Amino acid sequence: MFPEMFAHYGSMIGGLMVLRAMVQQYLPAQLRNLVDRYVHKWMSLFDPHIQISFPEFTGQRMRSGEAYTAIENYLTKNVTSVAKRLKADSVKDSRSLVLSMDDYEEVTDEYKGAKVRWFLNRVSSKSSSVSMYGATEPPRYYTLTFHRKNRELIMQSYIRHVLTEGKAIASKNRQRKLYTNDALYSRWNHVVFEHPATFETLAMDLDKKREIMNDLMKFTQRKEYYAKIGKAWKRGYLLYGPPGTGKSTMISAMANFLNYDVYDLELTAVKNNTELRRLLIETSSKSIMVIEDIDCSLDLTGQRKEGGDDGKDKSLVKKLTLKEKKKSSEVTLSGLLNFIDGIWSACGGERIIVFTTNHLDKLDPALIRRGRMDKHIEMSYCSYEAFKVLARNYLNIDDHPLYETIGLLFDKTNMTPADVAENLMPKSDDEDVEVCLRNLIQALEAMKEKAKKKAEEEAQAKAMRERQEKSPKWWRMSEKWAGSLLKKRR
Ligand SMILES: Nc1ncnc2c1ncn2[C@@H]1O[C@H](COP(=O)(O)OP(=O)(O)OP(=O)(O)O)[C@@H](O)[C@H]1O
Ligand SMILES: [Mg+2]
Repeated sequence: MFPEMFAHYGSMIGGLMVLRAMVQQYLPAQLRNLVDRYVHKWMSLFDPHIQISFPEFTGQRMRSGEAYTAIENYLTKNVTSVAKRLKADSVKDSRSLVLSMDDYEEVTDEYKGAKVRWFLNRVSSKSSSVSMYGATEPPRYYTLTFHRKNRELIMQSYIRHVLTEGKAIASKNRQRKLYTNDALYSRWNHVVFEHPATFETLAMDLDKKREIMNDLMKFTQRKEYYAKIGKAWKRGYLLYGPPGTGKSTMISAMANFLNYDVYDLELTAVKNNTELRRLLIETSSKSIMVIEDIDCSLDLTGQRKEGGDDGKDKSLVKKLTLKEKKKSSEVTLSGLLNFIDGIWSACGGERIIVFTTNHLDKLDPALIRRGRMDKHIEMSYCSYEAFKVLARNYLNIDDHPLYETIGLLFDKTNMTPADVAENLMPKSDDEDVEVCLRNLIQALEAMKEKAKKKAEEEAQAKAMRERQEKSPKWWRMSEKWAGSLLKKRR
């Protein structure tokens, strides 16, 4: 019974809606409102259907409607195949066309036996509210129409299903972005994030890598847990280690693994805490906030101010000259800690914060305590295991007769993965796998030799110091005097 009724009413109401849209285009405003009112009255008199609108833009700042975008994705995937008029919206990854429903097009969907209709409409171009949007074209809105007997099913279950599926499609398809903050206007600029690093290509201890991947995965699945304990859904990672050990590469691998955007925050370009706060609020969820070389970004090593706010005032006592103070950014440790503690991240949902440093010992312990930086990850020199990953990346090999020699050398040297990678990279077309591996062996042996020499020199210097400490005072004095006399003569 219902489908026929639906079809009957559908054609009638659909006809009225199209008539209304057409009439709105040509009639003067007063007449348009009148016609609109009567058409609406007629429709509600005969129509057993309920209608819900989902506008393209919402709120005072006319932000893109979250529900609208999710519906668009859902319809594009699920019912666009039955639509007769499509529009090619954009080009994804510069490769494929993304097709979606065209304006004033209608499609039907079915959910647990209930039929619904989706109609894509535009706000009347002559309506005064259009100018508010600042767009050249009037904004669109979807209307969902369904029979009132399915009210509960649609409102409580179908809409949720559409939004969830639409959001999942969006997160799978979206192009990820790398944001950087602009010093002049203090806002985010972005480019498409296309860093190829993955955990597979990351050279590091296998167990450690697996542990980090599990940690990240667990974090993304713990929405309810964070809500239950009343904490912002965020996790802080501190990556530390010498230059060239893969800290920045690890961040890209994390972003690719989680499908997150990256916000690379340059703290020295932020003038004050107000700007910092604004930047942080403007970041979206499902993102990694990166603050590289934290020890160089701010003087984070200073002591806290005494007293005031029972020690909660974490302003930094910077040990800078007046001139330096003026020049430096006013962003304080207090501003940063507030953010890390969740005040600002609470408004953005699921986020990861990564700090990197070459000098763990230079950081204020308050900044890196667990809870702020939940996981400390040491990125260190290349091991034999890590070398094998790099050899696979750069030379496409899993084994070689020279591996044994290389393995022994890695036990006795501290070479960074960046240097290993540099040695493995063929410098010309005629450099084959063997040449590259021999280059690496040569570099490792030179490094081993250098380290041996340095150790010998240090041992000599130590022995001399000990000998001096053991000798009587008059002897040390005369040795010092002879040394200075020799210097003068030279
Ligand atoms: N663990 C690693 N796995 C794979 N490649 C690596 C690794 N470490 C370094 N590399 C290579 O070396 C280059 C430099 O590494 P990266 O920039 O990640 O080092 P970093 O630890 O961030 O150094 P810095 O402290 O100077 O910022 C990378 O582009 C990458 O090619
Ligand atoms: Mg780096």
